[in-house]
Amino acid sequence: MTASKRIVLSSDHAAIDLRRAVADHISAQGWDVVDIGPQTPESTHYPKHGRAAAERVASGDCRLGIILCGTGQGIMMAANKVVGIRCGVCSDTFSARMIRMHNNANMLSLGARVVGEGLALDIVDAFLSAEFEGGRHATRVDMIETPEG
Ligand SMILES: O=C(CO)[C@H](O)[C@H](O)COP(=O)(O)O
Repeated sequence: MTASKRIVLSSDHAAIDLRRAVADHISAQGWDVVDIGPQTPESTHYPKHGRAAAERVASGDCRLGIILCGTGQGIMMAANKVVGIRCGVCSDTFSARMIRMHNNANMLSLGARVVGEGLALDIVDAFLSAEFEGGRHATRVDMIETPEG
């Protein structure tokens, strides 16, 4: 399996079912899914799960990541604290395409209490099938990574 199809998934307790649906969906498309849990439904703390997934991406172990919590917001905030991570919450397919095409996002966040499974899987497909356009967008993404530049 090539590293380019390796993707990490993580969530908190609010999104375990949707995370598993995403895992099944993208596994069937040939993605090498690294599902780092949690596997049991006890209440847990989204920052540690967001950070753990982000570290897999930042280290290069996984090319992309999908993280989920109730709203997608808290786990996204935690992931974006890791250097090199660009993660956006999406509740629509247009935004999911654009965070790849313009922002070179390497992680997608979903809110399991916001979007239903059908829409969530469409959002995932939009994210995974889009490519970064580079050009003027690369200049701007570089400015995110080095704000003083
Ligand atoms: O969306 C979230 C963070 O942004 C969490 O999933 C949510 O806050 C968890 O809430 P609860 O502990 O009441 O299940």
